[in-house]
Amino acid sequence: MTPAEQDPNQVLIFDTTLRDGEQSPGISLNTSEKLEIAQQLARLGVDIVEAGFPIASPGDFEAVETIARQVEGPVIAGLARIHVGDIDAAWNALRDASRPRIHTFVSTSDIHIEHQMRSTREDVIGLTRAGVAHAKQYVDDVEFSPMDATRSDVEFTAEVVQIAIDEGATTINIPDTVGYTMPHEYTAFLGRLYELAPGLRDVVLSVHCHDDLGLAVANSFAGVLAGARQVECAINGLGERAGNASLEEIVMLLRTRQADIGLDTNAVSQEIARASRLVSRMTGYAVQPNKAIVGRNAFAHESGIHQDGVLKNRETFEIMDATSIGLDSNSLVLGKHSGRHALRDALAQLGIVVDGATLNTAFKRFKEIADKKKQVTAMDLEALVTDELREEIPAYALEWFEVEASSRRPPHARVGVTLPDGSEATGSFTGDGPIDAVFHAINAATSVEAKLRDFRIDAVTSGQDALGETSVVLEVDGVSGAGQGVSTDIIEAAGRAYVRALSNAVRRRSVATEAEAATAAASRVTTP
Ligand SMILES: CC(=O)SCCNC(=O)CCNC(=O)[C@H](O)C(C)(C)COP(=O)(O)OP(=O)(O)OC[C@H]1O[C@@H](n2cnc3c(N)ncnc32)[C@H](O)[C@@H]1OP(=O)(O)O
Ligand SMILES: CC(C)C(=O)C(=O)O
Repeated sequence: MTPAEQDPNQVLIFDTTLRDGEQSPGISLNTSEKLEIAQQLARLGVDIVEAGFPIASPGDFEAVETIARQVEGPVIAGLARIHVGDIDAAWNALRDASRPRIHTFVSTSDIHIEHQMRSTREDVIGLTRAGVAHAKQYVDDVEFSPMDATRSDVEFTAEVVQIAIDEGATTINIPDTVGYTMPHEYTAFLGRLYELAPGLRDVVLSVHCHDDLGLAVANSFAGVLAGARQVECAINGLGERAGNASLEEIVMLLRTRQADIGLDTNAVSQEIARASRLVSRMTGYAVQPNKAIVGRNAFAHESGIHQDGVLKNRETFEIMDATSIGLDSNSLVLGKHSGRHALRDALAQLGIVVDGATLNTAFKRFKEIADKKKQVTAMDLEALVTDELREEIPAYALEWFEVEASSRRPPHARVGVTLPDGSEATGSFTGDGPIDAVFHAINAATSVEAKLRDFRIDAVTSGQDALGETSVVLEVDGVSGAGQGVSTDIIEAAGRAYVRALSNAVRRRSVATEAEAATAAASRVTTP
């Protein structure tokens, strides 16, 4: 996006769920999961998707490359330190995108320059000049971020920013990397930058705020009022440490108060709830019930006076309509007598196109669920699709399980698991609880010593026959993997999530081992 293309009353939404969001401890998404999230971000109408940090790992590179090739609509950005190698990797991953952007960064605070980079301000100036010019050889759309800007000397930051602009940066992002600033201070900092770096008026000013003091959205909003026309944010506020500004809060703040602020975004707000559920499912990060916009309680009214008011006129206690974020999709969609056409049609309404073998897989699973559950809603279908329709075939599959649970003796589980070579192995274990017994029995069957890091269980919808949705994060030899499972039986849902997480961790471990072997082989070749 060049500054000239931008409507001055539109604030661009730069989503960093797949990059900064994935830096949240324990989150590790594989390529097909990232692609699914990126496709939902495109439906949500975000302007820029930061798809990853290509130099960071072969998996990150592959994900950025896949998203660049397959996701149409938003600009696709890749992050790079201000090093030639990082910028080359970013470009190689992005080159097939219709609208690629290289986002490069270097620290400007003295604490980072001295203690992290062990460098000097002069070096940072030289790196910025060379790095932005290098990125600009590849692509017009270059974003530059002076990392830890809000703890940097404003004069020095302005000097670096002006150099980046002179070398061709079209977006300048001023990050509050450690979530330290306050709204009035950020406003003053940005105002001073406008004075000291006149080129800032010719590019898009962006803000990227972290939530360490709970001010990420307030600071981003202060940035917008000070002139920023791009906000970097993440679904459900995910991100390094306490997270980033939450996308849904920024979008709904500008939409709800549009008449007063005079600014808006291109976001299709009706896709927010679905994006939030998808990201929560795939990352295993639950959304707190009282979270603004997407928390379970955000549109719930508990007390009599409020309920009375809402019944008389919704606007007495609601400033937004639940349908404006897409919370009207829980209507009855299908039942046990529905056929393939109806299923395909219902999935298409959710933006999921399936045919052939994939439709058959989905249909088989749908019938299993519909046999146990009278009404299969759009939200159930969404959960089923996340559980079942991944492009990558899991290395392991849970074929069957038996659990003996009693209040008199510890629960015992037996499981049958299909291994990567297609054979079936069985395992058994007596655990602390039925789910613990199943997890350990799966370890025994697969001979993989996985360590459980996180386990979550939720009901997809309300009612006695609600689908149980589980999410597992585990670690195999220090490599983490996440998985989800869905069933009306929570033990089955837990077992399905566990084997998927195990498959992901084992797959990522083998990619990491191959990369290490390739690096070792390359260093043997170059060492005399
Ligand atoms: C604020 C942010 O969110 S920044 C993005 C953070 N994201 C990540 O770090 C993604 C995951 N990171 C990784 O996989 C790894 O850190 C890698 C692959 C990027 C780098 O790995 P390594 O080469 O082993 O370096 P390591 O991570 O130990 O240290 C970081 C190095 O980058 C340097 N560095 C940090 N920021 C920058 C920058 N913007 N420009 C240039 N160099 C930088 C540090 O000084 C350090 O260099 P040194 O090795 O000469 O001391
Ligand atoms: C790379 C930059 C923008 C970042 O993530 C930060 O400073 O927090």
